[in-house]
This record gives sequence, C-alpha cells and structure tokens, in this order.
Amino acid sequence: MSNEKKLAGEAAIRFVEDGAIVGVGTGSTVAYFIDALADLRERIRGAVSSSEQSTAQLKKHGIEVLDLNSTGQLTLYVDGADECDPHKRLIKGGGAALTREKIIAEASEKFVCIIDSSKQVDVLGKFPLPIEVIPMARSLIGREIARRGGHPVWRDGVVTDNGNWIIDVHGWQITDPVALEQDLNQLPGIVSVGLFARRPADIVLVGDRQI
Ligand SMILES: O=C[C@H](O)[C@H](O)[C@H](O)COP(=O)(O)O
Repeated sequence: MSNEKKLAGEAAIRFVEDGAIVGVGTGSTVAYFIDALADLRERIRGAVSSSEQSTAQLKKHGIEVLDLNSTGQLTLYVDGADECDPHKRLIKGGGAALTREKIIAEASEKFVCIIDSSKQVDVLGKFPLPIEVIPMARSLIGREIARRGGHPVWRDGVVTDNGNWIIDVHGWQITDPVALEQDLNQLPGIVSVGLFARRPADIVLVGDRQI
C-alpha cells in the first residue's frame, strides 16, 4: 500500500503546470508528492499549505509557502484522503488537517486526490468521520451526533492547527454525504466536517491509475 501511496504522489506531478502556485494537502501520501515537487521548485511560483506539517516539508525543500489571501484562486490542489467513494466524494481529516484542506480545495479549480486502493469504498463511513469543533461545543455536538445515530469519540489530546478539537464519528453508513455535510454544517460549534461531498475530488489517482 505504501508503494501505491508513493506512485500516486509521484503521478500527481503531471498536473503541475509551469508558473503555478500549488495547493498542497497533508499526510503520508502528500509527503511523497511534496518530495517529487521539490524537483520542480524552479518552475513553480510556490505553494499554499494546509498544515504546519506540510509547510515544514515544503520549506525544507526550498519551496516558498504563500498565504492564500494573497494568491487568489489556485489552479491545482493535491491531497490524500481516508476514504473515497465511486463519485469521488471523500472522508478526510484522519490527520486533523481537514479545515485548511477544505478551504484550499474550495479555492482550487482542480482537486487531484491521491490514494492507495485501501481507501476505495462503495459507501463512506467505515472510517470514523472527523469533525473539527470549537472546544466549548464538544459536548453539544456530541449530543447532536448521537441524536443522528452516530457514536462520537473525542480525539483526546489532539489540538488542530487552528486551536480546535476533533470528534471522530463511528457507526455512520453515509449513503447521502451531501445531505449529511449540509446538515452538520448548520450546527453552531462545528468548524468543518471531514466530508468532501459538496466539493468532491475532480480526479482520483489510485497509485498511478487515474479513475
Ligand atoms: O487530515 C489529514 C488528511 O485529510 C489526509 O489527507 C488523510 O488523513 C490521508 O492521509 P494519508 O495520506 O496519510 O493516508
């Protein structure tokens, strides 16, 4: 599987155009992409990063990290996922970086998702759904999730790059991810939901195979 992650990370390089500012996700698969991107550092203008972890790796390779507020819309976003359904809808946030990832995905014309085959599912939800919450809303959101049949588990000890907490929801078979994403987005205290359904990936690379 880790070979597939490496193949996917390296295959995504073909979507990088000269002069681009590249949106960069977070995780072990993206780490391969960043390593490959280093070879193109003279040909791109820089990157917008979704986490402190990716920022450190980009800077180590001498790739300039830019503020999304100063770049405008990006042409390309490359990121991994925890699950991917046949409609390219995703669960993300296993590494707690979902909010910044979601912002950059929204700001990008093309979202290339890089995964290994273990991430492919027919129905999302076997991987517990990460939700970033404002700390004071943790119990409130936990109750709202339980009312909707989910089993909320606080990722104790994890603080996101934005200073918030993560609840992982077990036990949901997410047959209508767009509706669930919209429903959860209404709840005060939720910063973002790790469902990328309203804005799914455009292209998925499973290893070096495009689907
Ligand atoms: O918060 C983390 C991200 O959503 C990652 O893209 C996701 O967890 C997949 O990570 P990995 O490539 O390490 O399996």
